[in-house]
Amino acid sequence: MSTGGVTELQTTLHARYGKDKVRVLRVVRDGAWHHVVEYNVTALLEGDIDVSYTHADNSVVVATDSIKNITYYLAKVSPHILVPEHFALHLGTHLVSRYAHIHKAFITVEQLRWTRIPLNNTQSKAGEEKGHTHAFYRDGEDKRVVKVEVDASAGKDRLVGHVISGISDLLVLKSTGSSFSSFIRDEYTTLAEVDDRIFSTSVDLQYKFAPVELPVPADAKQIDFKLGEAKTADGTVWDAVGVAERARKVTLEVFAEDESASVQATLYRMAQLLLVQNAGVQTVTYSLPNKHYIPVDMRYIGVENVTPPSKAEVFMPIAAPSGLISATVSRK
Ligand SMILES: O=c1[nH]c(=O)c2[nH]c(=O)[nH]c2[nH]1
Repeated sequence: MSTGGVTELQTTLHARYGKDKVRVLRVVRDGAWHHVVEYNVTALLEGDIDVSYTHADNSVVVATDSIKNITYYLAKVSPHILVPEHFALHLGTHLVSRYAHIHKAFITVEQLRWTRIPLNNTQSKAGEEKGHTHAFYRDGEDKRVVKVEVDASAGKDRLVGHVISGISDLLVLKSTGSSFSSFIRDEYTTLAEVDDRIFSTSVDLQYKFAPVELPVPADAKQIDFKLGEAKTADGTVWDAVGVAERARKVTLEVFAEDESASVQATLYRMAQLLLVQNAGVQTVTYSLPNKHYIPVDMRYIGVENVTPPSKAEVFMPIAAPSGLISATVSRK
């Protein structure tokens, strides 16, 4: 095949490939007490794969179809399936352990909500969870999103996990307890200062853990993977489940309770508290659209709906544009 002079170019290649949007629902049966998780999984590989791009040499290619099959296989056999961080680490570890020339795996797991229907009010054996034994409902479009990199570049027996977890699409609204004033006023300013307004956002949160030292799977099939022993680099035990619960709680609590002077100030309070409550978290990033609701001006018909802002009752939701406020907060 003619390369049309391309071979004369000096090129570097950064290559990564795999399967996207692998959809899986897993049922775990503890007698009559069932658990379900639904995940959208992306699994990408890096390693000595350049020749598949540069020389059409597929001998180094684990087919993306096989990567999909491995995802379903691990969904069946992994003891870590119910916790997205743990499952992502297991899948990544399995991939880099199974293939000598693969040095990094990048796994994203997006978890959709299935919450027990609060009928019957049955309790699990452990007495923690309540609700129906095997019927669930979608109680929100927000997702738990986990991004994991399993890095084997220091050796297959010295695996390191880099984990970023978070929440996306958590839609919230409060009808008071939010103001916005004292901003720059110049020739471009039309916005009125308000001591009371609607505050609504769709929370996108990412929090990064300190790197996790991963245990090497004890068996040839890489299924015996004792994540309970995983430690962060500073020696603290890694607690993905506890952090996830506290992160969601603190986000909702601060949103509800903060007397918000701006989206910026409320965002910073959320991030600060998340860091204070979770020693293993290094950085917190929030991205918060300011979804505007505008009081409808009815003065043309002799009805006051705009002033004072605290008396406004009818609002027009504005789909676009929205503000977009984001920040990453880390420890000193
Ligand atoms: O909380 C806010 N932050 C802003 O930066 C901003 N800008 C704006 O027009 N409204 C708001 N609200």
